[in-house]
Amino acid sequence: MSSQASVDLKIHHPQNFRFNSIPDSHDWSDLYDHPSAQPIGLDSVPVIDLNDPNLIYKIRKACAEWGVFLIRNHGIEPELLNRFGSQIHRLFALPVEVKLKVAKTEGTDSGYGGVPISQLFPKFMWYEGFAITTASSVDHAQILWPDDYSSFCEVIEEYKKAIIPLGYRLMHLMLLSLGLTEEEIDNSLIGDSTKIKNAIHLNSYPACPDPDRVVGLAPHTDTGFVTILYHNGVSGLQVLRRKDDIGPARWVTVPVVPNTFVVNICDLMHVLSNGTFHNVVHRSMVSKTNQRLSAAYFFGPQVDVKVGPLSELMGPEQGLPLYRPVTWLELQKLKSTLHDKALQSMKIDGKIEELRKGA
Ligand SMILES: C=C1C[C@]23C[C@H]1CC[C@H]2[C@@]12CCC[C@@](C)(C(=O)O1)[C@H]2[C@@H]3C(=O)O
Ligand SMILES: O=C(O)CCC(=O)C(=O)O
Ligand SMILES: [Fe+2]
Repeated sequence: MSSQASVDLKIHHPQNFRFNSIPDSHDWSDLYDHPSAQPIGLDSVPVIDLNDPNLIYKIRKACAEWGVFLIRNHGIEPELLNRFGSQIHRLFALPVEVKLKVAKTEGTDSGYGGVPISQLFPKFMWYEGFAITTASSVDHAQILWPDDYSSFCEVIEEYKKAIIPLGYRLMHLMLLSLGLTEEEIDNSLIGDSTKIKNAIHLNSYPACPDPDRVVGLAPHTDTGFVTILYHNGVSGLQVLRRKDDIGPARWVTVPVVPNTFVVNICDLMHVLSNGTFHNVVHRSMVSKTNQRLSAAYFFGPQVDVKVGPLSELMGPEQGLPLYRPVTWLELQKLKSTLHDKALQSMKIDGKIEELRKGA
């Protein structure tokens, strides 16, 4: 995040989103086609029970066809999620001047502010966020609540302890579903948990007097392997469904199902699977009456590891790698300039590759 973050914020949150009408700075109606999403129907985001006897098959199908699914029976206690939700609420309910004390600044990737992709769009999103990376959230909590910061820190730690193993478990299931053996998975780049960079983003989308003219979080794909998303039960997340037999490309609302998480397939998982798994384009819409709160856990590779298509998936019958390898950080940088063309720029030209092999 650049210094723009802290500058942006001052314009971004003049009154903690208590506007009676939409200021021009936040009005997307002229440049953004706001096609309404399909009602939830037959064509609905899959819900997967982690105790399902056909789990691997269902995971593979959901990752390939949708790139998004809900998980139930994930093992995380509703009681912890309630406490987590209350702390997220408590954080965003603070006065804006207090939150700005922990604003993201140049060179830091944690704290209060917008998201990196906001720099790619000419309007402000109806959004505020708080990024948690390392121990820094303790420092931030001490500034936000000098007299009672530990309740926030404790819940965040508990949440991390629960969500990190869930990230590993999902990753393991996905690799199994791609046909890797246990041994191949053990030797894969997800092995060393100490080197994984953990990022949790807390998100708030305040209620808005005219939700059709604003955007909570503009359409994007996430860059890591998988994102696990908690939310407070207010609808708003939509995914872009590709054109298929049922119809043309369309936005589909992700249903709110109690005690589930939303799982997104991200860019590097698409690369790792050599294009088999779909990195889903998603966006967040805003409600007229309710504040939407969410928390994204971004599970990605070790920071210094180049990720390319799995060698186990290559072969005379399976085909050639579609992408050249990149690190997570390299891909984030590519996206900050090329946006949705970033993956395209990593494509290996099939002919060049064949020439190389023949040489
Ligand atoms: C660990 C991550 C993942 C990041 C970058 C960094 C911290 C913030 C995350 C997000 C959150 C919002 C969408 C996104 C596209 C964005 O702009 O910031 C995400 C991005 C990514 O998936 O690359
Ligand atoms: O709030 C949501 O539901 C989506 C958040 C998201 O897409 C992100 O943080 O990358
Ligand atoms: Fe996202």
